[in-house]
Amino acid sequence: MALLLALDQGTTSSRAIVFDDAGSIVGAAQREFQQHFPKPGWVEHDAADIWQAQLDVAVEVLAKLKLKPADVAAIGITNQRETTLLWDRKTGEPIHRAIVWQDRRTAAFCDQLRADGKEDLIRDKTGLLIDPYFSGTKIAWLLDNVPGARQRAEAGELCCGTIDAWLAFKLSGGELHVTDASNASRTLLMNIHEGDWDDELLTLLNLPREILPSIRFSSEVYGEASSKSPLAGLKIAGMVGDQQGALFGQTCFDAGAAKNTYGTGCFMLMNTGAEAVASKHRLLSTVAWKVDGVTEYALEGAVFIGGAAVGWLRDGLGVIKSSSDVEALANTVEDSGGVSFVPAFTGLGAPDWDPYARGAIIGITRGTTTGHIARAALDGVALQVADLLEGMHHDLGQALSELRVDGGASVNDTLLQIQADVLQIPVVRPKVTETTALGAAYLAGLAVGVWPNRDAIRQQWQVDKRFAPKISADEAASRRATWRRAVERTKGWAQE
Ligand SMILES: Nc1ncnc2c1ncn2[C@@H]1O[C@H](COP(=O)(O)OP(=O)(O)O)[C@@H](O)[C@H]1O
Ligand SMILES: O=P(O)(O)OC[C@H](O)CO
Repeated sequence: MALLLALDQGTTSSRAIVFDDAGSIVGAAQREFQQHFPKPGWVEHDAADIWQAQLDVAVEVLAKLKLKPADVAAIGITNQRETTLLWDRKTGEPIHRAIVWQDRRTAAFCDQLRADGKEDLIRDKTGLLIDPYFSGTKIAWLLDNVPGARQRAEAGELCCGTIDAWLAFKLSGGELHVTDASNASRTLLMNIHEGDWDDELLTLLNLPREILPSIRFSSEVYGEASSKSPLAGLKIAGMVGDQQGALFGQTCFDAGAAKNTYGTGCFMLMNTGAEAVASKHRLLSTVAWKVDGVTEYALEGAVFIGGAAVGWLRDGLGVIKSSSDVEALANTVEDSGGVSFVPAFTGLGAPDWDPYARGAIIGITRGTTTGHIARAALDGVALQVADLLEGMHHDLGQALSELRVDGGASVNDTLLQIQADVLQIPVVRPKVTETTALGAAYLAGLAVGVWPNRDAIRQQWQVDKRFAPKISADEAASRRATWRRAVERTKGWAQE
């Protein structure tokens, strides 16, 4: 029996999961790490913390299972996307904390790019919109704001990368400076049709090419863990952005197959095959993966706050002790009692794309309880996802028959029932909800011959539970209309 080690570096925690060749979880370890919010709308991670947490959980899971590195066929890395850092090529020291995907500090720079008429150029080449979400403007901010960074970058002393590149660099003891096509497609710097960094975009953002990693396939042997590492000798054979990883782990291999992941944010991706579909509804066109030299694409809707709304009920409002308590609290009431909760804590992603929107709880009356607010939080997550699916339906000219779901918050049956209700299609949860990690394990396993091809993987996907809509189409439409009224009220709030 072959084993694979997936390193899943998420926004709130680092996980290491060992899978067997049947795609089942053999063991897992997880560690949360600190979030830094230095100013309103800013979000940072300490890259050294991320690396340490990731290494610790990898060592922990192997120890728990009494495995040596030689017992594992390969490592697959999957990661929170867009989050970017710069580090010293020789010492491996980061020059600043990583700027997280949710961070809004480059909103004014994005406004300027838009005012300069760069939207079409960027959309045509990258499949993305102009938004602080993507890495490019974050890198420019680091080069312009960390003393000496630009000179060091131009002298070739610095490496830049998203978290996949950082983990590969650290794991290999500084040997590898690589990223994969799915991660590169989130930077605003890659031409997704040509598969390479784009000089016109680099000039536009004033970024030197030398700092960037080389763009590799999502499934290939890039190198191995350094001889000094506790994982010494383990092959690094898969790299993929976490949302694309989940699409792969859900075995959405054919055009038209889609999934939604409920983690910190919510990300709905639909495989569009060998063609990048240009969205007319403010969705993103992105690389799903590059395997055996072939690039496949996805249409994506990104919602910035999903499970994090529940995290805020726990850490910000203090009305629950752990995220899983939200379900019991939300079930103390029949419905949200007229309350809408728009969790635009870090602006709005698709389809509204407003970095200046901020969260709102609206419709509160004297009868409102914490139960109503918890319920409204779950509604808010599901209603954002409904906005994404509507855009996809319009772009593709056809409706999905069901939606596969996964991620940390997908254990919540109440959330998934609300989701099926507002979507008016069945929502299906697989047995393995750690599909992000599973996708990375699959990609690594394909590279080292654990499976001959995707068909050998396809039949491993199994249903855990199916949620069918329980409300009428009229009621769903009415809930969605109320939701849109609430969303409109949050827009532009933080704009000076
Ligand atoms: N039972 C639950 N109901 C709703 N949300 C939950 C539940 N359990 C966890 N969450 C939320 O899911 C998120 C964690 O999911 P995870 O997939 O680990 O996220 P990430 O990969 O972004 O770190 C957190 O924001 C947490 O608040
Ligand atoms: O950490 P997650 O799982 O919410 O994923 C974050 C996304 O990759 C951001 O684009």
